[in-house]
Amino acid sequence: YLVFQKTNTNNLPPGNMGLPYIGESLQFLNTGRKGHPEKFIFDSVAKYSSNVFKTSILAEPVVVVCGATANKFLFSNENKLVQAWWPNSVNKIFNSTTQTPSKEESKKIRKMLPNFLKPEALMRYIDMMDSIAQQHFQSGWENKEQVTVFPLVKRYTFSVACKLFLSIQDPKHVAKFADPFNYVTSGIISIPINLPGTSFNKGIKASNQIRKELLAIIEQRKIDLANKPTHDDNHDILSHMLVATDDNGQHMTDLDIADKILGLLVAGHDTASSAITFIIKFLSELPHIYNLVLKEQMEIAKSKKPGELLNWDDIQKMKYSWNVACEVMRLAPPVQGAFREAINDFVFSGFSIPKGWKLYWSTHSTHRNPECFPEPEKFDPTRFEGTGPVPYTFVPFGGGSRMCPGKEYARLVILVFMHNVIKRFNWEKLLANEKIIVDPFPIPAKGLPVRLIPHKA
Ligand code: HEM
Repeated sequence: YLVFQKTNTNNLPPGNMGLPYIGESLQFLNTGRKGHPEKFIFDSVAKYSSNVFKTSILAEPVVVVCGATANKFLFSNENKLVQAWWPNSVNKIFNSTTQTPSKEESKKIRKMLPNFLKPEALMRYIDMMDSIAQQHFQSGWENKEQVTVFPLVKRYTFSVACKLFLSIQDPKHVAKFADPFNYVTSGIISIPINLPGTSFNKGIKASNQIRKELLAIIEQRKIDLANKPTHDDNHDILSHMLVATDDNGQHMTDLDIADKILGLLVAGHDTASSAITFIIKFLSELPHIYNLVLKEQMEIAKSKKPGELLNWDDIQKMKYSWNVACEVMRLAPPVQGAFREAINDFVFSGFSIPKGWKLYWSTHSTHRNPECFPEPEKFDPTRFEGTGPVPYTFVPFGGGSRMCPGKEYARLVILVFMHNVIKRFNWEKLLANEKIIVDPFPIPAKGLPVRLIPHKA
């Protein structure tokens, strides 16, 4: 027994715990802010000649695990060996009642979301997404020579989320509500030091402002529900949350609902905006791919009657476009990776992982690995044809029981946008080598300004 204990503690993965408290957080965050979030991980893998290494980030001991085997191990041991864990910065920004463990939080939201986010439910919203996209293009793109893509795309994804989650569609209300979200995003993965001026501090302030606005919306909705129980808005996520009960028959509190919707609005619009912005970027760099997407989308556009909105069948025809979107998310994954917590001592890949330590899996560790994707730097949407990539190698949405519940929603928002942009325009980047910043989602530093070239009538 003693021998086992000794081996156990001696057998931690190789790695460097860095400075007290700060650990290697700065290396971890700064490579992202410099546009190469994978660098810290790839450098460490090379330095220790190991796909598993220990470090300390965001004030926690963390074991970073790389590769398809590691992904499979984490994704299939959910609630057996590992469980949900988010850094303190995430918990403080998203939970006003910080005492609830994230596992319980995640279960609650997991139970509620499928009703909304399953394909059968989302089918009903495709025409609504298309009509929001059309208004968006009329007001933000048409008759403009140049646009800055990222802020515009954010306006589109945020408008869709506001309509679907909260039935808010007045553009003025949407715009006012959108501003503080920019601060929440960079506060999410930050060093949790709450001093004036830090990203974390700005994130907390912004999240409080949004929560206040959400509480006002909830209050109003309760009044509306009492007055008009059969109103149209009763189909949105807010109404579902107001009537949902847990196993003990308890309703969610208003604050709980505000927290959940805040989380969904961030998870649901910043990630998709990053993906769409990179789709626009790659398509401007790859004219042959642009032409193939154009062909697919124009066939769909031509099959529609004037004024007819997109429907589920049209989305199913967008196969090549989705392969392009997947290839973009392979090379520029919106989410860099996610954390877990070891709920028991266990051994992975010959190394001991102590109970309570955190683990981190990274999308890049497989997405850019030549063993998983030959010639990984090459943009090639045909990788997704046929049976597609080997399981656990293409993981922009994670995997297993914690796979992103918004995956199908994201697919629809992205495809509806691709249809609307490509049937109107071609475009050229205005900056040749625009820097990329990852904080925590990747975006071009200047928002991707492009010159628009409308198709000839
Ligand atoms: C391109 C868009 C998106 C990408 C790449 C993405 C990716 C991810 C990833 C990698 C995770 C973490 C999985 C893990 O912990 O292992 C996640 C979790 C999550 N996503 Fe998404 N996501 C996207 C869009 C959305 C949308 C549109 C929604 C909501 C409508 C959403 C809601 C969530 C939620 C609630 C979780 C937490 C699930 C849990 O803790 O069990 N995501 N997403």
